[in-house]
Amino acid sequence: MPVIELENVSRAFTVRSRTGLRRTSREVRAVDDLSFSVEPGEIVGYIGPNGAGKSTTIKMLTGILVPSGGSIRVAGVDPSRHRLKLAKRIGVVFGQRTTLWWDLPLRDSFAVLRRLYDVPKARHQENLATFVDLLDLGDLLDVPVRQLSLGQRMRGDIAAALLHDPEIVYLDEPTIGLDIISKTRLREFLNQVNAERRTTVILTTHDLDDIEALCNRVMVIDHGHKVYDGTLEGLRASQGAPRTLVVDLATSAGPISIDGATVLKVDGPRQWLSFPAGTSAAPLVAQVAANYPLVDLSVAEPTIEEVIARIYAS
Ligand SMILES: Nc1ncnc2c1ncn2[C@@H]1O[C@H](COP(=O)(O)OP(=O)(O)OP(=O)(O)O)[C@@H](O)[C@H]1O
Repeated sequence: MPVIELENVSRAFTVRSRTGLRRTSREVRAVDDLSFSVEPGEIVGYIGPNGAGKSTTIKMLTGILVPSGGSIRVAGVDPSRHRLKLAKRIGVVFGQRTTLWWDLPLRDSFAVLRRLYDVPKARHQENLATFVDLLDLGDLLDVPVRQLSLGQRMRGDIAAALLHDPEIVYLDEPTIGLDIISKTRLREFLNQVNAERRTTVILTTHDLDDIEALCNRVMVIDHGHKVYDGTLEGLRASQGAPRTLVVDLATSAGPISIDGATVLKVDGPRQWLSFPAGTSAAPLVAQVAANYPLVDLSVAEPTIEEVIARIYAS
C-alpha cells in the first residue's frame, strides 16, 4: 500500500504586482494536476528546474500548505488536516536552514527533540548511539550548533530528522555546499538507513550525483507537471541521449571509420565514438576489433546532466 498518494493535486498562488498606479494580480499554478504514489521503502529523486514546483509539493506533503485542488494522503492521513499527528511520522531536512537550536550543543538539541516527539528514552539512546557511530558525531555532541561547520551541522540535522524513527523523510538539497567526502558519507548513511529501516525518502536536489547514488526512481517536474516518473535508466533511454564507446587502440591514429558510430574525439590512441541510445555496442565493437588494433574498450552512458538538459530543452 502506498505511503504517499497524490491525486490530481494543484496549488495556485496569487501574485500581486504594481506597475505605476495600476495594480494587477495573476495566478501562478505552482503545482498543476499532479498525481503519483510512493511505496514504503522507496527512495525517490524529485527533480526539476528552479520554480518547477518541488518545494510547493514538499510543503503540501508535510501539511504546511493546503492544496487548491485534488487529494493527498501521507501515512494514511490528509497532511494539512493532521499536521501535528503526521509530524511524528515524518522527518524533514532543509539543506539551507537548520532545525537545530543554534545556541545548544547537539546533544541538548537532540534531547529537546526527544521530548517534543515523545520518544521513549531507551529508544532515543539506541538511535543516538547508532547515528553518532554512522555519522561520526562523537566529538561534536557537546559543541554548540553555531560552532559546527556546514558538513558537521548537516550530519546533525540528518540525525535530528531521524531520531524519532520517522517512516518518511523529505530531504531538500541535503548535500548543498558540502565537500565531496561529506557528500559521500551522507549518501552512504542514507542508503544504510533506508536498507535497514525501510524509511521512505523523498529527495529534492540539484546534485545529480545524489540521484545516481541513492535513487532507483526519479520523478521530474516542470511547470508544476510531472514530465517523467520511472527508473534512472529509463530516463536516460527515454530522452534518446547518445551513448559513447571509448576504444583504446595499440597506437595513435586518425579518427577511425565505423558504420553506425561517429568519432567525437581523439586523444592519442584513445577515441570516443558516439552511437544512438537504445542500440547495442556489440556490432560496433566487432567492427573495431576486425579493422583496428583494439587493446581495450568501455561504454559510457549519457550523464544525467545531459539527459535532464534534453528534457528541459524539449
Ligand atoms: N508563497 C508563494 N507566493 C507566490 N508564488 C509562489 C509562492 N511559493 C511558490 N511560488 C511560485 O510557485 C512556483 C513554484 O515554486 P517552488 O518553490 O515550488 O519551485 P521549486 O521547484 O522548489 O524551485 P527551486 O528549485 O528554485 O527551489 C514558482 O513560480 C514560485 O515563484
